[in-house]
Amino acid sequence: MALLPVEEALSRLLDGAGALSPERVPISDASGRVLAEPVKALRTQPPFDCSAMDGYAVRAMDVADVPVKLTLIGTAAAGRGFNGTVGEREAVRILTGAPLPASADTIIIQENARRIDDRAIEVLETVAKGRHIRRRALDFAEGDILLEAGRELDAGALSLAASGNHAELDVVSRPLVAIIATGDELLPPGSEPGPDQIIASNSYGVAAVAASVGARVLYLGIVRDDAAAIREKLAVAAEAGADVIVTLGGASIGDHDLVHQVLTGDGVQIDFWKIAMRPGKPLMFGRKGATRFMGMPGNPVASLICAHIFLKPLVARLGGRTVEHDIRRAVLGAPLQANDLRQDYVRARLDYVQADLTREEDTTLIATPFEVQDSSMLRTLAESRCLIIREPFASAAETGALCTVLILR
Ligand SMILES: Nc1nc2c(c(=O)[nH]1)N[C@H]1C(S)=C(S)[C@@H](COP(=O)(O)OP(=O)(O)OC[C@H]3O[C@@H](n4cnc5c(N)ncnc54)[C@H](O)[C@@H]3O)O[C@H]1N2
Ligand code: MOO
Repeated sequence: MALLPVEEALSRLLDGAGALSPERVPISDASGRVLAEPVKALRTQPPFDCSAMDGYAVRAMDVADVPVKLTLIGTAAAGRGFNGTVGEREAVRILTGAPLPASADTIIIQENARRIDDRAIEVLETVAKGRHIRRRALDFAEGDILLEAGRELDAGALSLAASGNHAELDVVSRPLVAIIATGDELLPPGSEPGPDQIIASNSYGVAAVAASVGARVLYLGIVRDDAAAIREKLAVAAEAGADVIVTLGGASIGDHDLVHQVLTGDGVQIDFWKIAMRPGKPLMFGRKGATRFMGMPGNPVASLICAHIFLKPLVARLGGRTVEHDIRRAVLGAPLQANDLRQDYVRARLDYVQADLTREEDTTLIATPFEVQDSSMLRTLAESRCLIIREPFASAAETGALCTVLILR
């Protein structure tokens, strides 16, 4: 049976996936969120010419020849300006951020003046006119576009939005990803497994991949291999408003692999099932209304690689983000056999070798595949720093041959 190529599966899965509706949140809750609308400055910053240093506000013409004695006529502090005007041979004590008093045009930093007493200073060093003054609107002016829609609110963006006087921001809603593990053999971590039981591990890694691109995760635990029980959990996920419902296991063709049957019975339009990928062949994708369903294989490594390759870009799109995998060229640290019809994602170590220590651009990546690639082995996945991507029918490759890697960490 012909299997759907990975690229085509991905493009079908992402088809029509755009940013979810916006919501307004307090700026204190907006860290890491994605702007749904541009942010415009509601004010000008700085709103007035002000001092960039602690010192004295003067007229440049009065300090052209130094030393010179000036009369101290008052103080300007941040939040409390000086109302008078600076006249001939006069100075105002000024602190960083304070508005520049009328007629003053230059700041003498206090290190370059000597305080004679409360009423006078002696300026010791002359300075160019306009020195140490921050002009009105140096940072931005009211009405300026400060941030574009689609910008992730990182530290700089958040402080800028706050400075622009926004207490709330319109951000893209975070996609809700519901995760349902299926299998009679599964118990949650921390249980005492019976002789035929194992611990359900996949939900946590899949959730971590989704959360890394901004998803909210709804853990819906474990359901038995029972159509009614699976149907019930899917209904809980839909009721909660999940944008993406992920099932784990039961995706293959065994007698207990019920997910396809339940989804189609529930009116989910299956877009594809089974793709040319290893691990991850039984991946299933469907839609019902705006809800997307991913039936992931139960093998732990298969589910996590499906999450990286498919769930991550989908969640990113729904959350208004663009995510590019970190794909690089590397050389093989061990040989690989010829590939079959499935695109292979081979777990590998990654070493950075810099032949000439003075030339960082000469760094070579060496990707060494783990010898055993069974898709149940989480330990090698956790130890992997990259996945070597092998095209379908790639011929055997020797140590030292070029390869393509997807960086995991
Ligand atoms: N005759 C065939 N058999 C299988 C095929 C096939 O094409 N023909 N495909 C194989 C491939 S590839 C995979 S991957 C698996 C996936 O099958 P399922 O999605 O139906 O997964 P299960 O049978 O439910 O489980 C597989 C394996 O993974 C363990 N598992 C399941 N869920 C979890 C979980 N949440 N946490 C940890 N481990 C989990 C489960 O105990 C099984 O050992 O099918 C092959 N078979
Ligand atoms: O997806 Mo399965 O893990 O290829 O073995």
